[in-house]
Amino acid sequence: MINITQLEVHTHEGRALVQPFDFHLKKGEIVGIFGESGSGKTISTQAMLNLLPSALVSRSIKKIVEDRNLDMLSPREYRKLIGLDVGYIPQNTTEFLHPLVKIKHQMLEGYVTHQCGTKKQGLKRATELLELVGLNNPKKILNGYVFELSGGMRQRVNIALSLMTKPRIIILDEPTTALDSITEHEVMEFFKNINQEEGVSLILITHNMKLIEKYTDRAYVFYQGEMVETNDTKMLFSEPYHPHTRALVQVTHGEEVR
Ligand SMILES: Nc1ncnc2c1ncn2[C@@H]1O[C@H](COP(=O)(O)OP(=O)(O)OP(=O)(O)O)[C@@H](O)[C@H]1O
Repeated sequence: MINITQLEVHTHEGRALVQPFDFHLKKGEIVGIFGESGSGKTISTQAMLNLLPSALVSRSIKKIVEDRNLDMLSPREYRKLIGLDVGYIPQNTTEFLHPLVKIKHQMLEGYVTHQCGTKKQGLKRATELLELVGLNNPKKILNGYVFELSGGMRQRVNIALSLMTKPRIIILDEPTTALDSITEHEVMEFFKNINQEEGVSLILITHNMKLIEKYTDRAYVFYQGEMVETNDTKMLFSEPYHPHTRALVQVTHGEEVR
């Protein structure tokens, strides 16, 4: 589904932020991207999908998403591929939703643009998804604005929004940092279900090793702008190779770090 070789990120001035690394994601897999704050998880994932902010640049030898070379697509083909097949649940739920546009228009936008169905069908799907993520007055939410929602509700709306186009890959960037009423466990179980029932692949970006251990099949460990280790999650925890990973595993398992 995703196959990337030697991806690196730097500033326009040439300051390296992420050293070259390889990444792949298979159908139905849950892959973790682990690292402490500032280690490069978010910008690496954004770079994989050409979603970096304009201040940053990436380079790679190969960037294949769903059998397409991302760098060879026209803007229209790119929007179709990324807009339709990839759902992104951002870290910052406040900035992601537009403050001045009604929630329903935001939820319908991608659905209608990518011709997933009519406006009426889109509204039906939006209503169902808002209910699915545990919001009990979907009509009111659809007709309201983001400022009327709490942090937890915004996160639920983001989750519903990311599912509107039935994506095949979902990226969860620290899905549990901005939450109040919604718990870590709830979010992860919800996506685990979607993964198992619909074969959707997940990329989980987190600084919580416990989430990595419990939910992922494979993981990548980032440390100070470098991908220092990758392995099947079981192996990563039973035989960590890099000293940083070893220390993390010990801390996660409540052992003393030597
Ligand atoms: N627009 C930008 N311009 C310059 N540097 C940036 C920019 N965005 C991020 N960086 C730098 O890139 C590095 C990696 O940032 P990134 O957001 O990927 O970290 P992260 O591992 O996701 O951390 P966190 O969990 O805190 O979000 C950091 O040193 C950060 O300061």
